[in-house]
Amino acid sequence: MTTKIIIAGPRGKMGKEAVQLVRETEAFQLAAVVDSKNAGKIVKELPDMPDEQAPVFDDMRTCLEETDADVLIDLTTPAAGKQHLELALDHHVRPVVGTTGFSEADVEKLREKTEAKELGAIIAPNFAVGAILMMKLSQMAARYFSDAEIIEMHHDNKLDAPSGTAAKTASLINEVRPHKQQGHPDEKEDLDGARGAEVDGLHIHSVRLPGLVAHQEVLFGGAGQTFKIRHDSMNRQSFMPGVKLAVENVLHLNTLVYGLENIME
Ligand SMILES: NC(=O)C1=CN([C@@H]2O[C@H](COP(=O)(O)OP(=O)(O)OC[C@H]3O[C@@H](n4cnc5c(N)ncnc54)[C@H](O)[C@@H]3O)[C@@H](O)[C@H]2O)C=CC1
Ligand SMILES: O=C(O)C1=N[C@H](C(=O)O)C[C@H](O)C1
Repeated sequence: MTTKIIIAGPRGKMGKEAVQLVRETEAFQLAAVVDSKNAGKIVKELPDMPDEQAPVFDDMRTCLEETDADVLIDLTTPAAGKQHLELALDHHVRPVVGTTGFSEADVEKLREKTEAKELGAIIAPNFAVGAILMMKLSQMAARYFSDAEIIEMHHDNKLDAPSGTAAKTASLINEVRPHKQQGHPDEKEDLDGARGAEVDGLHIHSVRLPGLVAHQEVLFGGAGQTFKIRHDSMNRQSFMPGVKLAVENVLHLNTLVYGLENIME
């Protein structure tokens, strides 16, 4: 069976790789793309795009109304991604969302919607297998080290901070440790933000620099020792096996899955 796919954000850094992935995968077919402009063209008329005939839309609702599709892959911006996901569910198209910047409240609202419609959806803050392992191992380590700080490092075109991966890592760690306000009880910031952002007592530091792609360290500290888990994505191809896995799995789901670790064997 062929899976018919819409890609939102096809000219972006991730979107380009996703177009390539769909073309290379025999069981996948590119049904349409949703770009922020270029409506009425076909994919091959967009700059640096392969010889692909699928139509380009600049409006998700129109695309969903006019396209026979099974899955939407969204790789856009936090604001657009939230709208696209809801519209896809309304049109019975299963979303695979790589776009980050979703709050826990957003995720819960979307979970309710998928359950009401009995339709699968996947929100994956990170598609790279190494990043999933970093998150899972961090949760395991937090059982033994209750003090942790997250340092995420990304390219300077990133819109959201902290990264979706850092937010998800913090929530996985906080699931297994008792509430802990880290640092000295009397500590005070002489410069706002010096201690980073805080999620339930755990601190996240966001670095943005040209030259970086996507990197994260999770530092644990205990009496007389520290322990560090680090993951580096050197390029966006690192995310594509996870995108493929998510598309294959979302077809068999009837609720929202938040995080690829929930569908990895
Ligand atoms: N889950 C994961 O493993 C990964 C997630 N990401 C996330 O994916 C998203 C995209 O990242 P990049 O490709 O690096 O960004 P990018 O800035 O290179 O691409 C975003 C694309 O979305 C398009 N876009 C914006 N609004 C749109 C709309 N309303 N409709 C259609 N297209 C629209 C832009 O024109 C642009 O081409 C970000 O949220 C990022 O955090 C990035 C890498 C890995
Ligand atoms: O914007 C990016 O580049 C990335 N975004 C995701 C995130 O926010 O965690 C995944 C990865 O870190 C790359």
